[in-house]
Amino acid sequence: MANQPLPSDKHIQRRYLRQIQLPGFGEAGQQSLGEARVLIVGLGGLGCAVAQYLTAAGVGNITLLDGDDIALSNLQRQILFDEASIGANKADVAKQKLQQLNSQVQITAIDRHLDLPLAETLIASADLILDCTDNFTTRYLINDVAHFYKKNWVYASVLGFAGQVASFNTRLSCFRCLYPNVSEVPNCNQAGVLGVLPGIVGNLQALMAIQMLCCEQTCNQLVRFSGNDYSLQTIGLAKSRQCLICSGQQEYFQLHSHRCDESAQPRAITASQIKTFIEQHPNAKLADIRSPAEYQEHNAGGINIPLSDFESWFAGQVSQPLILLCQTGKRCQWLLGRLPASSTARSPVVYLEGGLDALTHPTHSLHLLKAL
Ligand SMILES: Nc1ncnc2c1ncn2[C@@H]1O[C@H](COP(=O)(O)OP(=O)(O)OP(=O)(O)O)[C@@H](O)[C@H]1O
Repeated sequence: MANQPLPSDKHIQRRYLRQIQLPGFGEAGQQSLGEARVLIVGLGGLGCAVAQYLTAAGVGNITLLDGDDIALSNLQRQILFDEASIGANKADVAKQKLQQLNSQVQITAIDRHLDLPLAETLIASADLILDCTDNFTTRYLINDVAHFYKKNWVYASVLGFAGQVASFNTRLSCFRCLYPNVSEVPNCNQAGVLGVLPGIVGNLQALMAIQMLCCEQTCNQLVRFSGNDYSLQTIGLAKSRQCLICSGQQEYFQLHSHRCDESAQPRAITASQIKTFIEQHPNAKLADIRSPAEYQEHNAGGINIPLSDFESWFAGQVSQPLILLCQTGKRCQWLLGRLPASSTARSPVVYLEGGLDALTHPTHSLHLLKAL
């Protein structure tokens, strides 16, 4: 869409007039939508409804993520697709359709399923995340990474004749406070669904998203809809003291480290061992694996290779001693457990135990690291 002329203020006014004229929404609301970056995970029944309304409403930047192809049995509810699109990727086709609806929205389609490295990159750069998937593994992943990056997100699900939607400001409560430990429940594939249900629930999800982008006080509510008696029930959500994530007992990279190689022994050095390590390995480099925003705010020098980029960066490096650094040491410990033992055999790769937090007092260590 790079060659699209920018719309004039008058065009924006005309296009979105019916919502701009709403008391409490106005031009400020429209501007908030136009500046927003939204990530939609899953382009099934819910995602198709959500994506259409957010595109029509003028959300400025939308990323669509789904690694699945369109099947005949999807057409009954996934209303962005038609018979000609069977076999094509859902995110790609959705992008084409949505772009016809609103050419001014920047839409990116990604033909992949959300996993940990992708979540870190996409969630860190989104203002709001919409979970339109059909599984708890992805919901917990979105929740935990969104909590870490302090991002708001909206969950929705549909089963049979019932559906629910919840909005989370992860500073106040999160999905694990609501559902601490759910193994998978049946999806549409197994339990069946009336096509209109994801349409209704997806529209509620789009409504919540628009309100969260325009005014945050609508957060932390769960809305349940019954397609049997048409009732809606709204429940306020609060933080649970037992929540693994909100209580700080666990961080996202510990909870989602399925690829972790348990046999690899992470090697740590303490702040007081830095000097010796550098004397033994004078060509050692310091790699800070925190996000670019954390690095810019405060760092101990070295190079910034964010966690999500580290493995591909590391694969392209000639072997060299490395000291990994993050805020508390936990991310480094997790990352080192993932690196194959063979890749760290020739040159040591260690991490600083306690991370930057451990360097506040031994200023001499900080000075040594800055010199690397
Ligand atoms: N981790 C993930 N990342 C991106 N998309 C996902 C992820 N997990 C699930 N999805 C997508 O969420 C969508 C859920 O859609 P929906 O519940 O309507 O069912 P479906 O999987 O398309 O079809 P059916 O259940 O009939 O086989 C699917 O398109 C699926 O590919």
